[in-house]
Amino acid sequence: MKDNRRSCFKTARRIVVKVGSNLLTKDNGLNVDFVHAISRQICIMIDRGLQVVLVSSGSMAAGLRKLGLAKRPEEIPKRQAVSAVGQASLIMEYEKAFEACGKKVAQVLLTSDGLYQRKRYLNARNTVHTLLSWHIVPIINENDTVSIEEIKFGDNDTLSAMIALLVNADILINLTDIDGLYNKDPRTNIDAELIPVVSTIKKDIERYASDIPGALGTGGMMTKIRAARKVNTAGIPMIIAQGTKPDILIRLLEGEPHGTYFAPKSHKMTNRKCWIGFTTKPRGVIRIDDGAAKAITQNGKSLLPAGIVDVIGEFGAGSPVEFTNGGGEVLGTGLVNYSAEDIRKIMGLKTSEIKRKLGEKPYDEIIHRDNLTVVWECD
Ligand SMILES: Nc1ncnc2c1ncn2[C@@H]1O[C@H](COP(=O)(O)OP(=O)(O)O)[C@@H](O)[C@H]1O
Ligand SMILES: N[C@@H](CCC(=O)OP(=O)(O)O)C(=O)O
Repeated sequence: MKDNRRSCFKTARRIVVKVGSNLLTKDNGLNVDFVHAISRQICIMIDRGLQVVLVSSGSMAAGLRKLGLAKRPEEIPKRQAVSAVGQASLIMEYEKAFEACGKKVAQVLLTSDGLYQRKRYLNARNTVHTLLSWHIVPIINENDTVSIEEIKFGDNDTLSAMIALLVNADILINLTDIDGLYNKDPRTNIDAELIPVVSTIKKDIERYASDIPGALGTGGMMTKIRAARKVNTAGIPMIIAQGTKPDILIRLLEGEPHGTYFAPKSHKMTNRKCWIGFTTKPRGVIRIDDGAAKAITQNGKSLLPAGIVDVIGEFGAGSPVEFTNGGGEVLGTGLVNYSAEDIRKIMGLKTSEIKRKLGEKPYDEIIHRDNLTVVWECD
């Protein structure tokens, strides 16, 4: 088991901390004590020379309290209105808490379409880097007030993974109301055991997790594992730990083995490859045969027409597209050189036959290896 978290923390410079709704909620309102406790710990981290980006849920919890509502409204506009009210209270509380240790904060609200396009992605990255260089703590949440289905991250575990990739973090710490990943859902299995280290996220690990969240969370353990898989593939470690443990961030920083540590792949991916693999919104699916799957996932090859067996959806050249194996498992994402219509005409053919079929051959590859990110290796 590769538990090298001690050395990770020793060399870390930039850390993303995510705190979930269950931690930020008390008596159906905002847990002000927790906001202050976590802010104080982040201040200590900054004073020790680290850059910290905070991804904080809790706008809904704070909004409910402010409006005197007992539970989340059913209707989407009302929920969005509650979040709008709550986000203001949440950030005000953080501002007070960080002010107490002499730090400034900035509110960054994102929707996923703000990161899909490369230009907007780079713009978001520059803003966060500027805040960090000014020693200001960026506090990031999904912009729930304007988020409709198509532009939603959906949960802040996913958002925190994208932020860790965006800022090229050294570690992602996901603080929640449980002390890590168990081998079964601990709510329904009293014999569930904590897993201290996950070296590689395989199918069995996903099976441990339930996608049913706690009372106020979104996505449960499942979205946390998917977030870990994204960042680990890109070379970033992730820890899931219980946020209510006193001074948990500082103890982690000092190398104490709390929670579950998800070990990263040994190589760091380039920022562009991370963006292709984990942030773009795929416009379609290309199904490939076993030979192509192996060539791409194990030998770092490009995707050629010969290995393609099916194309699903309509997309233009340059679009992000997922590629799957015969069983439909997503192996990765890449930017295609040809439209769906053209790929259908040339799939299964040799590269030398492209010109005869299409009348031109601008590229040999359907997806060049430089424009392709493998997220799941074939066995
Ligand atoms: N295998 C598992 N190990 C640990 N927790 C699990 C597992 N499966 C489901 N859970 C549940 O996931 C919950 C955390 O997810 P969630 O409610 O979304 O938290 P947050 O609001 O912090 O994002 C825990 O309270 C726990 O009950
Ligand atoms: N953006 C929402 C949080 C959504 C979410 O993912 O919550 P959680 O699973 O608790 O991290 C809010 O601020 O209430």
